[in-house]
Amino acid sequence: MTYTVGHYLAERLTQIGLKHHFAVAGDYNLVLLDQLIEQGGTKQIYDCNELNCSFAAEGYARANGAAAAVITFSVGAISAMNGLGGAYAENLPILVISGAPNSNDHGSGHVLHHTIGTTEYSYQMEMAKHVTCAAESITSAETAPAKIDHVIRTMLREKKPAYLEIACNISAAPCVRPGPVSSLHAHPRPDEASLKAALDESLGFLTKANKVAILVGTKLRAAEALKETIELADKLGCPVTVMAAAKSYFPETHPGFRGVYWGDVSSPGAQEIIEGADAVICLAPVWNDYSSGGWKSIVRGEKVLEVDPDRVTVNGKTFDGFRLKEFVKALTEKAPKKSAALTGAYKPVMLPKADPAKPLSNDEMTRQINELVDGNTTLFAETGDSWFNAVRMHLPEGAKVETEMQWGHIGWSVPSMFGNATASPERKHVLMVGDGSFQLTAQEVAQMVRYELPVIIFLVNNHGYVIEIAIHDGPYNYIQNWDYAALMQCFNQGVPGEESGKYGLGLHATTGAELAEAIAKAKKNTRGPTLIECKLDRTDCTKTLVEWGKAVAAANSRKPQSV
Ligand SMILES: C/C(NCc1cnc(C)nc1N)=C(/S)[C@H](O)COP(=O)(O)OP(=O)(O)O
Repeated sequence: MTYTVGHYLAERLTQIGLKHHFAVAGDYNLVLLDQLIEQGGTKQIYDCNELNCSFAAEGYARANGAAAAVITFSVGAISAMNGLGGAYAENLPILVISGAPNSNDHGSGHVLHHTIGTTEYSYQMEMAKHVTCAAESITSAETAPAKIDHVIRTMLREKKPAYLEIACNISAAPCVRPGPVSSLHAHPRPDEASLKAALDESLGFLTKANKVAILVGTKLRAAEALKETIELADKLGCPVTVMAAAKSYFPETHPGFRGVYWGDVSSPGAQEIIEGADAVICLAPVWNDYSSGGWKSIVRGEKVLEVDPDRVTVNGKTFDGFRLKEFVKALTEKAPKKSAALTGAYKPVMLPKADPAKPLSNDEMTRQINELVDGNTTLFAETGDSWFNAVRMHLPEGAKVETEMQWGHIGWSVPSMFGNATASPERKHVLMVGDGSFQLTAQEVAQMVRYELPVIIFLVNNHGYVIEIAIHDGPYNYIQNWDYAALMQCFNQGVPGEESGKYGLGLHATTGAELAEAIAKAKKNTRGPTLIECKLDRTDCTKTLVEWGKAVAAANSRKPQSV
């Protein structure tokens, strides 16, 4: 068998730990898809469309560390751009690979199908460059290895997405074989002088402080320092809170854990700890309009030691040339005990059990879902009140929560969980998604039926865009109602003559008792997804959503600055 450009790419993807890649066929990528199958290192998983394909890769990367999606030129790739944007916003290294025009067509004056009808095809690469850390176009086998290695090495180092387009007549062209994967993982050595200076300044800052606290931020997982943060918290003995987008990045069973800090909508006690501290170690925070509650709560300034993925800022000075993980490890070695702010015990909010015969409430639904979450569960929370329901849950050791609080593309969670469950079949997957979000990517549930993924989907049917209603209401926030549970019947058709792809289960829950019964059935459905349609009153949402929504609406409606 001739070793080809496609085999080289497939071998590199296998070497960096992928066991699957996602794809939607198109005539520009069919030969490439053959090469990936032929090399056999990663299983080819199909999606209903390229938006879902790119989000499935994003979800796979959340579990696996990296991922790849293969789509066709222009009509496929431009849909996948949304997944690239989301992966960029959420710091996830996915590689989107687009089939591309025949290398002979460039400069030929040919008008090609699937393009915008011009004779120039570089617009796609130009678009991709804005939402990736590296982007390359392969039109010859000779340059393919260097370009493939460049995009993979960069995405792994930056924890950002990358883009590759391969001319359809080059995928099967003969190619040299790759060397060891270690060259793709190399990180620059830390600058010792800068690291020491940052450490000395930070130790001086902490030694003078009395009430010290840690705030775990959005990018800490991408900085690969979750374990190191636990060690720092153990050494300092101080309280630890997490930002909403970092929920589950720090174990909630740890003696220092004190809830979620989200300004005025923080967990009980968390706001007092952070805003009452005289030294806050902020680890990889992202302060945007949502995380700051409409710019009202940003933890920054002279009482803050801010540790970003590649920079430390403290006492009015800033230091770089090392990675967050290296700094946190060095700080832990010399950090003093600072437990003055750790008072009392953490009291998670316990929701009372509702009367099972009463109409289902948001609180009762959240309580029952929280009970379902164990140490082997990955809980996906879609944009909407699902965020606030996930944030108020209390997690057992090992539970993970996945959100997309920076990009916030509604519907992301369905394909992303599909990808995550594909990457981590040993874990249990639970999704909370609103009816509005679900309508954007619902068809990907059919792929969960096809691949027999035993995930549980809580479809929150509250008849509209409730988070938008809280921010700014209007006729545009109301949607067509579906019988969401009935979709499973539609998706269960399977493949004629084949046994697989028929085990989706759709259930309705209008009371606490019906929800409990549905969850019991979902636990027994091991050969396919279970979608439980939870009927809630439109006004039944978390108080935190309403309060936060008002703050965000106020931020959105700021008057233009008068010049
Ligand atoms: C319409 C929109 N955001 C605007 C929006 C529109 N289009 C895309 C792709 N992404 C977005 N975030 C949002 S958050 C809806 O409230 C989601 O509704 P739903 O899923 O039903 O959840 P809630 O009822 O809990 O709000």
